[in-house]
Amino acid sequence: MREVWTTSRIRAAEDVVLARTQSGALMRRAAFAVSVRAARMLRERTGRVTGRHVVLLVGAGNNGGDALWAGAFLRRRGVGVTAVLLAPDKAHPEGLSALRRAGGRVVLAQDVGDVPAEADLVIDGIVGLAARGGLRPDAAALVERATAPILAVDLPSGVDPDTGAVTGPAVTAAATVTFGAYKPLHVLHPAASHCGDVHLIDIGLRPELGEPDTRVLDPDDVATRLPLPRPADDKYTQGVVGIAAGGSTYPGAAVLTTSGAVLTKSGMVRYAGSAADVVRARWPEVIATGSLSDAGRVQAWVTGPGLGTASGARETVREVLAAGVPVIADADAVNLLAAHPDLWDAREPGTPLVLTPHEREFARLAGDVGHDRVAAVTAAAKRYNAVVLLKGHSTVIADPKGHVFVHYTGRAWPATAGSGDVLSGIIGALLAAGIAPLYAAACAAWLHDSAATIAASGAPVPASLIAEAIPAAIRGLRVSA
Ligand SMILES: NC(=O)C1=CN([C@@H]2O[C@H](COP(=O)(O)OP(=O)(O)OC[C@H]3O[C@@H](n4cnc5c(N)ncnc54)[C@H](OP(=O)(O)O)[C@@H]3O)[C@@H](O)[C@H]2O)[C@@H](O)CC1
Ligand SMILES: Nc1ncnc2c1ncn2[C@@H]1O[C@H](COP(=O)(O)OP(=O)(O)O)[C@@H](O)[C@H]1O
Ligand SMILES: [K+]
Repeated sequence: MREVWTTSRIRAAEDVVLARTQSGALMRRAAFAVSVRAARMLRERTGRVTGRHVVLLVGAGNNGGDALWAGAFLRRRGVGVTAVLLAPDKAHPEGLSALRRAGGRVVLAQDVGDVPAEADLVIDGIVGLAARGGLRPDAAALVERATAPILAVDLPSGVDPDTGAVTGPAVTAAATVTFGAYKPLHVLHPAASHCGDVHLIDIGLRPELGEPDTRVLDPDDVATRLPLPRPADDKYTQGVVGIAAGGSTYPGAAVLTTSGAVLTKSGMVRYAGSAADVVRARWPEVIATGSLSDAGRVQAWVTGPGLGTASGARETVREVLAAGVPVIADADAVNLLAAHPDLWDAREPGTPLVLTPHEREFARLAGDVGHDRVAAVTAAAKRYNAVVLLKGHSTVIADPKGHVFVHYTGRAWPATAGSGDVLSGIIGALLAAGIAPLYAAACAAWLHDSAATIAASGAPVPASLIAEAIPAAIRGLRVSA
């Protein structure tokens, strides 16, 4: 499991560690790691290290200090180093003298000429944890002139460390070396796509950090939670999934949602609704009925995709919420809950609920997401006493206690019509298997994305093929676990 802390928590831990370490030791450790990564990038990209030229972009604080020290270490390996100072009066004094002692060149940003364009590698030490807003114009102009790959120190300058928002010019790095802990920007869209490969360097903060603010599941975490049939199981004991989705207008949504559930786990899937014939034709193993009252017992309900918002749909959502089993409410079920607050009263107290809006559905339910997706989703989860999964290039999942998972892979294959329906079915299957709602939603996001990647294999595919790749995604997880 990858763990993520906000900048205030990281600073607090840094203060504790700084108080018991020799002055400057932490920075030199961080900077040495940057120099090692820089040398590796030079070798990989140009064939050698000695004789190559690195340009440091140096801002007003310790992030610039890291870059200056890294430059000093690179000088010792025979690399030509030029530091470009954006704030000469505030450049880290020890870092600056270390670089000068090692024979590095120092120029002011206004005198920089062609220096950035001549580099084999650029190290971005403009701003780190203290970053606010996009790059300022002088820094942005400098970054624009750099044609070589950029190695970001701690984070690509210009992005917001805690929200991952990019509201102005920002560095796009080939790689990032970060210290002590992952920060939210490393896993949140759009900042995450500015980072390149992220390398975490241990500087001894972990014992002081406490519980993480956000978590990211690894394949192993998903693999150990996925339900597989055990010797004593039969079709009922694994948790029966109920699908109350789609209808005569959108029968495809019924099929796609059912596909997600059928292909995620063994056991039984029931369908209730006016697309019963279409569902039965595609999945003969599904027990399909025309109405909820005929559906029989289930251990979790999936509702919403393709349901519409007419009065019949409202009744379906009401009945499902009252059924006393975990519910995943997607798409039109979210819209109905937003438009008819009385529907919340139908919910059997204490039964788990997972809401899976995309941004527009989220806005209808809880207001604009804004720049801080984690804060918005966490607040909605508390307000509705539900697990909320906000879809998108980074999927954010929160529970009412403030536990947060983020799923980010940098791939966008799931962005196709109907793929959210498949996701709902996967979540329903995991809920019915008894997996805790937060984990059911987070594991489902992972599995869905993995299935999309396998199905796509480099070319766009529709949602039905994403569903068909679910078994391959599960097999892949089990092999890697
Ligand atoms: N503490 C430790 O032990 C360790 C710390 N470490 C390192 O320290 C880093 C944090 O350093 P930090 O706190 O000195 O601030 P930092 O991020 O360098 O900002 C400097 C100044 O930039 C400015 N600025 C703000 N926004 C801007 C923008 N958009 N565009 C341009 N400029 C902008 C603003 O100054 P202003 O101009 O507003 O006065 C701000 O004060 C951390 O990320 C890690 O790399 C490591 O060595 C490990 C050990
Ligand atoms: N740019 C993107 N990158 C990665 N995943 C995306 C992107 N856009 C959407 N997705 C994912 O695709 C799915 C789309 O769901 P949704 O918007 O409900 O579509 P639909 O209603 O057509 O099924 C979600 O799982 C979402 O997280
Ligand atoms: K930086």
